[in-house]
Amino acid sequence: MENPASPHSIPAELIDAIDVGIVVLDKHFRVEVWNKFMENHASIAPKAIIGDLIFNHFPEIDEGWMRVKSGPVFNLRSPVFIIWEQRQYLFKFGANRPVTCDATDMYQNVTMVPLVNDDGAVERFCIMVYDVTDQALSKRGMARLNDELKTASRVDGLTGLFNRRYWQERFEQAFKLAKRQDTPSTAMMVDIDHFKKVNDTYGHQAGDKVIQALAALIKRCVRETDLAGRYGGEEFAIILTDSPVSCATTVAQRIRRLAEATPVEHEGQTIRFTISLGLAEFSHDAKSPLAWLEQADKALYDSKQGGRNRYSIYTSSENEE
Ligand SMILES: Nc1nc2c(ncn2[C@@H]2O[C@H](COP(=O)(O)OP(=O)(O)OP(=O)(O)O)[C@@H](O)[C@H]2O)c(=O)[nH]1
Repeated sequence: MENPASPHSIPAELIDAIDVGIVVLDKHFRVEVWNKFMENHASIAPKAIIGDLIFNHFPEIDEGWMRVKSGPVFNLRSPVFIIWEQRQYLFKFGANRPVTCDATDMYQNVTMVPLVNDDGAVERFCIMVYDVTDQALSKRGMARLNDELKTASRVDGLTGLFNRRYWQERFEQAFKLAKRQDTPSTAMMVDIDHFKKVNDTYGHQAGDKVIQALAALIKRCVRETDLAGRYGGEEFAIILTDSPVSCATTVAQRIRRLAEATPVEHEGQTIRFTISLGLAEFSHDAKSPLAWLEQADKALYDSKQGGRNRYSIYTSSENEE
C-alpha cells in the first residue's frame, strides 16, 4: 500500500521530498504515513509497514516508554520534543557518514505533534525525525576539545603532574578543608639535590630526564586523592590529604629511597640522584596556604642544611626560634 493521501491534504510528493522523517501513527500506534526519508533510512517500503504497529518493526522503541512519552500529544494536544542529548535516536538508523567519522548511528531530534480532527479530537499524531548527526558530532567534538584544553592548562608538560598555577588553586581548597576538618593533612616539598651539577655534568636534557623520573616515582608513591604538582624547576609540592605527618613520613621515606635507587640512563651514562624533603602537617598556626607551604619549605631547608638525601618535619618550636 502506498502512502494514502496525507491528512489535511498535504500532497504526498511534498511529504516524500522533504529531508525529514515523517511518520503518522494512529492512537494504537499503527503506521498511517511513512515518507521517503523513513523508507530510505529504515529500508522499509511504505507497503511493508503501513497498517502495522510501529513497535513490530523497531524493537529499539520501548512500547511502554513511547506510550508515556506521547501522552501529552493526546491528553493535552501539545507537541512533545525529544532531543539527541536526552536520547540519541528514536529510530536506529545508520549515520551514513564517512568511515573516519566516529558516529555509527544517526543522532535525531524528534518532534511529535497532535493531528486534530475536525471535531477537535486527536486520533493520530505525526512524528518528525530530524537528522542532527553533524551538529551533534561537532558539539561533542567541541566539548572533547574543551576537556583536552582544560587538562592541558592544568598539567605540566614535562612531568604530567599539575602545574604550579593549578596546584596552588587546589592547594587553597585543601587549606580551607584542612581548617574545617579534624583529620590532618600534610604538605610536602621535594627538591632534587645538587641538581645544578646534574645539568652542568650531563646537560639540560639529562636534567629533564631526571625531573621526569622523579615525577614518575612520586606518582607511584602517592594516592589518587593526594595533590602532586611541579612547583618549580626541580621542586615538587605534594599535599597528602587526610594524612598526619606520621603517615606522610612513610611516603616521604619511600619516595626518597626510590629516588636514590632509580638510576637515569642518558646517552650511555648512568645518572644517580637524591632528593631532600620537607614536611609540615597542617596546624592552625598557618594562617594562609602560603604560610603552610612556607613551613614545609623551612623543613626542606633543614634537610638541605642537614646534609641532603633526607626528610625533615617542621615543628612550631622552630618557628619561635
Ligand atoms: N634540566 C632542567 N633544569 C632545570 C629546570 N628548571 C630548573 N632547572 C635547573 O635546576 C637548577 C637548580 O639549582 P639550585 O637551585 O642551585 O639547586 P641545586 O643545584 O639543586 O642544589 P640544592 O637544591 O641546594 O641541592 C638550576 O641549575 C636550574 O637551571 C628544568 O626544567 N630542567
